[in-house]
Amino acid sequence: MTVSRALTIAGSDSGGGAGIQADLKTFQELGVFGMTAITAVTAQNTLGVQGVYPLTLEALKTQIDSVAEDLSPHAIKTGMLFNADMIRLVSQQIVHYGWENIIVDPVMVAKGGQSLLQEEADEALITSLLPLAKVITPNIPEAEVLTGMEIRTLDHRKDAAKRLVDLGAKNVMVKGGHDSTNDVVTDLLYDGHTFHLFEGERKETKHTHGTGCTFAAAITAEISKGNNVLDAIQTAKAFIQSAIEDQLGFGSGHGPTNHWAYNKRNVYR
Ligand SMILES: Nc1ncnc2c1ncn2[C@@H]1O[C@H](COP(=O)(O)OP(=O)(O)O)[C@@H](O)[C@H]1O
Ligand SMILES: Cc1ncc(COP(=O)(O)OP(=O)(O)O)c(N)n1
Repeated sequence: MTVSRALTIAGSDSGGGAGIQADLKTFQELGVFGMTAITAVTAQNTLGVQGVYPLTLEALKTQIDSVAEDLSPHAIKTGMLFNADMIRLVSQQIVHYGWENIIVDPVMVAKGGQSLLQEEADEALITSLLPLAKVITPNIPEAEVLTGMEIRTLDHRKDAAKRLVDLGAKNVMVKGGHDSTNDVVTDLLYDGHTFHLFEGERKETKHTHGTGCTFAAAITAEISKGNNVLDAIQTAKAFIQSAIEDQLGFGSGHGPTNHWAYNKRNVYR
């Protein structure tokens, strides 16, 4: 039996709701062995980010080498990459190891508004990492930064997705959580030929810390099992929908999503 294995290259969220913590919880719930290469340690809670402490490039490279040389991940997710040097290093490592199942969650700003990516790093994301992505999962603000476009309608999202494919991404998922204009949340996937819509009922809640991380981690887990992109996203959509709907409901700010919900685990006393 092959144990599906996924590597997340991302930041640590002390609050447990986003970053590698969300990724590992999601991998585990989907039956995938999760491994990590940490880019930065952050002090966070549901109220925001209180501190960001990047690791050295050597520390990041050595973590990736350690996993690559013994544990052979089937899929790799990138999350918070902090600066251009880290983005270029991760891109070089992906090419060096010949990895193709790359899911890029272009983390730029935390839900509370704190920056998680240094400004000059956008260019490195576009030129170095985006062309290596099997799937990239920007939210609407991230897609605006990556394309330089204003995104207010679904047609704008389609144009942005096409632009990102032109820049080299194989599949582009422009998520719809930030479009609060109606009671259905629509995510748009463009595979270079066809647009696919993934809809879910909008849950009126503030407890959405780590939704993007969790969604991208679920896609990564499913692709690590050998599933195609469309099937992986179908499962990931169901995973994040249940994680938001069956909310845990703690923390004074943006609380974490419920990573147990998809498997309908009763975790309450
Ligand atoms: N209030 C909500 N109700 C239901 N689904 C949501 C809600 N907010 C976000 N989602 C879903 O969570 C995922 C993350 O979306 P989004 O919030 O746009 O990205 P990010 O978390 O990176 O800002 C998407 O699948 C989106 O449809
Ligand atoms: C370490 C770390 N990585 C990513 C995030 C982003 O999480 P969040 O602020 O909830 O935004 P989305 O995941 O919903 O895009 C973070 N806060 N910390």
